[in-house]
This record gives sequence, structure tokens and C-alpha cells, in this order.
Amino acid sequence: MILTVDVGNTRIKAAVFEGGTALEVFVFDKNELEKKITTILNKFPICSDLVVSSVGKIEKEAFLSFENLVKVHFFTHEDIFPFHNKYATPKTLGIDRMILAAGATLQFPKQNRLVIDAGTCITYDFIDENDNYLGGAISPGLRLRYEALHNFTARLPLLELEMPDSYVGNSTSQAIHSGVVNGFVYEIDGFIDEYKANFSNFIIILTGGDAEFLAKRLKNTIFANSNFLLESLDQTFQYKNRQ
Ligand SMILES: Nc1ncnc2c1ncn2[C@@H]1O[C@H](COP(=O)(O)OP(=O)(O)O)[C@@H](O)[C@H]1O
Ligand SMILES: CC(C)(COP(=O)(O)O)[C@@H](O)C(=O)NCCC(=O)O
Ligand SMILES: [K+]
Repeated sequence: MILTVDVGNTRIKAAVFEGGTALEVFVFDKNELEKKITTILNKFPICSDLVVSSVGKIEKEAFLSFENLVKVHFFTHEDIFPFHNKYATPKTLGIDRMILAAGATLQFPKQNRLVIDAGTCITYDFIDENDNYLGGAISPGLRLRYEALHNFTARLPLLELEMPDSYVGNSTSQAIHSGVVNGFVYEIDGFIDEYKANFSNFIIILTGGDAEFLAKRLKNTIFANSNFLLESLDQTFQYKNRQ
């Protein structure tokens, strides 16, 4: 039994896995890390390993206090991944993107794969059928768009996510909702169309905090798997142990 932990820029997600199945998923804030991990390990005392990927401000040191309970594995660029990394700056590639690419490679062998992670940022990662990781894109996520409009202007309010009535926003708030929500959906459909035009066959994996919201609104039919990064951590850890 292993505990996987994904430290993103907004929240921490964790799951206990046994034989490839998530038994329970937890979502919490950075300042609750120590308390939550302790609670989880008390609930699942037969956990042998704690497997982490972090792109947030939390480093390996934050997990060292658990070393008397479990083996701690903090993924880094030095680990072995099941794809050929063609990124021009492999050392600066987000470790979350590497785990997503590894999960896609292991779970969907020998095909083109596009992973879209709609979290703090939207990340796009493409791994071709020969297991070459080619790169993708990074753009602001849904919440970040609302916050950026407010933080970098004098007159735009900070709004909570709401479905716009129309693409023609007829008030300041409707114009913001249209720009943020429709812009977010159009961008992702636009990228998918671009990949479709260039690759006859590929699978799309949609994940991240906004995946469920997004899946219902895309023109392209895609199922959301909010736990894909946690599943990929489990699979990449099993892969590493087979090497
Ligand atoms: N309770 C919540 N707190 C923060 N963000 C949330 C929450 N529920 C949904 N979201 C959405 O999730 C997105 C962040 O996704 P998440 O996967 O948590 O990010 P990260 O992996 O970067 O930490 C935000 O754009 C926001 O719209
Ligand atoms: C792009 C990211 C900020 C996404 O983080 P997230 O939205 O998952 O919190 C992260 O993958 C990162 O810090 N990447 C480094 C740059 C790169 O991947 O090229
Ligand atoms: K992301």
C-alpha cells in the first residue's frame, strides 16, 4: 500500500493506492500538510511508501519527519521515466508534467497521447506513439484568469466562477465571465482541433481541478479523470521499482 501526494500550486491532492486502485482521495491546503499526512498514515498504517511530486513551494524536507513511518520517495528529474524527453530544457520541465507523461505512456502504450491538466495553470503535454515526449503548452488556469483580471487592473472586480449567459457579455461581470469561461473552453477546444489536424489518431486525458467543469462544456467529447496525476504517481513508482 502506498500514499501518493501531488503538491500543486493551489492545493495538495493525496491518495492511498493498493494494487493500482485508489482506496481514498484527499484534497487539502499547504498549511495542513503535516496534520493531514499524519491522519492518513494513522488510518492506513500498512502504507509502506510515501510518493511525492511537487511543483509548489513544498520541498523534500517537509516530508522527512515521516521517514520513521514510511519510505519517502520525492520524484526529481534524476529519476528514470518511461519516455524519451525531447524538451529543449528538460531540467526546467515541471515534475508534475513528467509524471503525467509517464502515466500516459504506461497506461496507454504505443499511441499518441495528449494530456491536458486544468489546474492553477493549464498544461498540455504530448507524447507520441514512439514514446517521445515533445512538449506542449502552459497557459493561465480558470481561477488564475479571474484573479489576473482583478489584480492587474484598477476597475475589474474579483468574481467567483459562473457560467456566462452568452458569449456577448452585456455587463462588466457578464463580460468577465464570458472572457474567462468561454476563453478557457475555446482555447482548449482550439488546441485539441490543432492536434486533430496534425495527428490522425491520439487519445486525450483530461485532468486537474477544473476537469469536470470543462468536460461538460467542450465541443470535443472527453471524459475527465481528476485523479490521473495521483494514478500516474502510483504507476511511475511501480515502474521505477521494476527497473
Ligand atoms: N476548493 C477549491 N479550491 C481551489 N480551487 C478549486 C476548488 N475547487 C475547484 N477549483 C478549481 O481548481 C483549479 C485548480 O486546480 P488544482 O488541480 O487544485 O491545481 P494545482 O494542481 O495547480 O494545485 C482552479 O482553477 C479552480 O477553478
Ligand atoms: C506549469 C506549472 C506551473 C503547472 O503547475 P500546476 O498548474 O500543476 O500547479 C508546472 O508544471 C511548472 O512549474 N513547470 C515548470 C515549467 C515547464 O514545465 O516547462
Ligand atoms: K496544471
